[in-house]
Amino acid sequence: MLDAPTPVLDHPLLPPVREALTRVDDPEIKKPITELGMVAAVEVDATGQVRVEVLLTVSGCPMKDTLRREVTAAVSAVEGVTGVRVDLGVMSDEQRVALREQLKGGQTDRDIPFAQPGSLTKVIAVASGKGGVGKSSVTVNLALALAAAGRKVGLLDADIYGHSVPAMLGIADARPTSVEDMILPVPSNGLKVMSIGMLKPRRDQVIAWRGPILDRALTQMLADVYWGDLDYLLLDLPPGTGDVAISLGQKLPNAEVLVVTTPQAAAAEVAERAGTMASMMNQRVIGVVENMSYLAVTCPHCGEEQRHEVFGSGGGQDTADGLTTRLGYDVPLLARVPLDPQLRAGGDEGAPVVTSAPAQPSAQALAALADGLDRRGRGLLGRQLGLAPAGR
Ligand SMILES: Nc1ncnc2c1ncn2[C@@H]1O[C@H](COP(=O)(O)OP(=O)(O)OP(=O)(O)O)[C@@H](O)[C@H]1O
Repeated sequence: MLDAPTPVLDHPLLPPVREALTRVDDPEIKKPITELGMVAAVEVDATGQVRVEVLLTVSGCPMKDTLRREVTAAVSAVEGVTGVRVDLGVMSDEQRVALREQLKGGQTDRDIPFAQPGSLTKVIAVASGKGGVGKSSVTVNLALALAAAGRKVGLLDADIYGHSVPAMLGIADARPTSVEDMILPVPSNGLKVMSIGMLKPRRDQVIAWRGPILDRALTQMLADVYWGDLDYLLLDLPPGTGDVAISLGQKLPNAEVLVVTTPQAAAAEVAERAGTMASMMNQRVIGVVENMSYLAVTCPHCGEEQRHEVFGSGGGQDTADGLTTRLGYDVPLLARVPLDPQLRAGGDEGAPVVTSAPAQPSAQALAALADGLDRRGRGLLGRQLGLAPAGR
């Protein structure tokens, strides 16, 4: 660690160092630290050693090591700088209130930014009729594939029964930082993540998410979380047609719904019900994803791929057809995702398959789904998605 330098006023390195700091984003808020009032001091001594004082939003901020590293890297890259020392401080209450006001920008407390008429964020709620069909796996991988394509993606885990999204991303014990009453989503793999499970003080705590508590939690996750500008907000809904689906339907009537099912006829029937419920809440059902469609096995003798339809066949198409008939508009089958032990392992290990094993057919099916949705989202509304359901 360098000794505190004796600052030279008007040192010629001050402007380029300040400029370099404008390129350091707060890892949680994703805006330059210079714009957030987080740079309290910049000093340069006669030998070119720099001291930067950075104010954290809260003491014990989980991102402080990242910030220190990024500030050091940015300042070190300035020509003429011989050393960097980063001192971390903490914002005062007044500074935190000012930051909160700045981020909220005139928005009143209970406003949900995604429900405002001018919102450019596409909200996609992922629903299923029953549990265990792979809804969370689809949501997480879809979010990552969209982020890999350069989109700004928020991921909200509203599954009160499972809340498995954080574990799938390897952040099961992460808790969001709060600036006053504003919650900063947890950054992970290029996503901004918030889970209903993160509102509990401890991971293993049991809460009966019902009635007013549930409604307050959902409002908190939509209105009190600083999501910033997002291209997509993906929501992992609990399975079925319960309180959360209704509550979110009221809060986000402009959300679009993606229904996940398996090839089983019984699953298709309940999936259709989940889609119908979304439609009753005025949400548009944009398509169906059939997960666990088949297991691809390479024949040891002839080398050919054989597809075993472990859970039967046709459920995805039946759900799509059923919803098309019921809702009176085209609800296409958008993807068939094969059974894949690597998809399962990726979820268990916090390394989802689209990023950890992108060549896997399951990862490719999910990436193609993301691509199709994204092309549609960029103004090709009404045109064919160009998604060739795998295996058809
Ligand atoms: N295509 C697949 N191939 C292999 N395993 C899969 C596949 N899809 C999901 N799984 C595994 O099935 C289990 C259930 O998946 P997941 O948690 O995504 O389902 P879910 O529908 O969100 O369930 P719930 O709503 O009950 O939380 C997980 O262990 C997951 O890794």
